[in-house]
Amino acid sequence: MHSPDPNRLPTQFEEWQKQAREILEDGPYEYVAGGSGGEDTVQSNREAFKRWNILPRVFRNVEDRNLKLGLFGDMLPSPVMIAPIGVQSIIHKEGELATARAAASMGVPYIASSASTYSMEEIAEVMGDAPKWFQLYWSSEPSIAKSFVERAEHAGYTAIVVTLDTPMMAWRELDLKNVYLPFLIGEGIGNYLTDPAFRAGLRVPPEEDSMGAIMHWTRVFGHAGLTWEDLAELKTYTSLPIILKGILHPEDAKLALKYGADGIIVSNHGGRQVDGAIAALDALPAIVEATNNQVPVLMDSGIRRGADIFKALALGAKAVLIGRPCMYGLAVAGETGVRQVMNNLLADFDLTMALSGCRDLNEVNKGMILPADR
Ligand SMILES: Cc1cc2nc3c(=O)[nH]c(=O)nc-3n(C[C@H](O)[C@H](O)[C@H](O)COP(=O)(O)O)c2cc1C
Ligand SMILES: O=C(O)C(=O)c1ccccc1
Repeated sequence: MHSPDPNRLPTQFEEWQKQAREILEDGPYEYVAGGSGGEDTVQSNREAFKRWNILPRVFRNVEDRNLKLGLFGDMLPSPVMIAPIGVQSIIHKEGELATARAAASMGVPYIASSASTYSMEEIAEVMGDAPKWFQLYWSSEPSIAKSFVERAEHAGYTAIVVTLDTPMMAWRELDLKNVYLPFLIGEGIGNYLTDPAFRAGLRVPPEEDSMGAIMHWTRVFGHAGLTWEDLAELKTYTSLPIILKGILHPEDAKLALKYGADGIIVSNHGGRQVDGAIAALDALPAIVEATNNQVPVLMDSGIRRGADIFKALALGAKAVLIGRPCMYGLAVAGETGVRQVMNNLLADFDLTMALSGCRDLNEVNKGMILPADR
């Protein structure tokens, strides 16, 4: 049993990843770390940050800094949250419960995935009143989509994040090589096995035929037939804010406004869906412009350090989501690891703010950065 000394946990992102690599088998590690195709977009996500430089200001009294952000009715300690990530039981036996506890202990919002191993109710329970959103994989079976949204609202989630870039899994060569797909071994389907609408579609209960349930899941998980018009239907299920995740094209950002989305997450799914897709940071400015401050624009994909958060905010993101770094923390030290990864990142961001002369998030604007290749 791996029992890390909390005083000796890594500080560097690269070291977390290296230790996670040592702890996890190839299948789970490469599932988490990998991208689609030749992983060009995984790489672009990082390179995009390096193409911007910060222009720090000095002599500005940065003794007291305020990183708080009001978003969809919650007051958040910082503009940072934990991205929805499914099947966390392949990384650590406590899976989403450990990540959610770490988030709750810091007041950092946790976005629970539809594809969680633990059910949304179990996750909500360990979080108490802490801020939590639910990420919807909109099922091709409408009764399941409706049931998920209603369950989420009932369990105390305060926003619905609808992920639009994954109606099906992309071509992921590492998973194909490893013949490793977590849900085919029954991981990541906790929300489905506990769902009355899902169970109603089975001939026999999952407790009697787990393979039958898994096969049914593969049929109902995604919905490639969805269009913008379907958003109206979703809005009848709930009064919670609806945030669309996986927007990269500015025309889609305009459609999101037209069809009544309450927020947008600019994301390429961490380079796991369209290989060759634009880096999320590169897509951000045009989307911020297209939405013209009408709804909050968030972003994820490739954020690893405090300076990355600063650059995303300077380019117009209201907040950012952290994906894989939390999963490396989870692999290395469970709940403690996730908390340590997030604490490091937030400390690094706070220092970047101070040393750049910014006391408040609204001081982080386009004037604070310049393209590196000027
Ligand atoms: C292992 C793994 C599982 C994921 N599962 C989901 C998911 O269930 N729902 C979702 O919307 N996004 C999912 N994502 C995408 C993340 O929410 C996020 O967009 C991405 O990880 C951000 O990039 P980063 O890992 O570079 O920070 C997943 C990402 C990873 C690495
Ligand atoms: O692996 C992913 O990126 C993802 O989004 C997902 C989708 C379905 C089940 C688990 C994870």
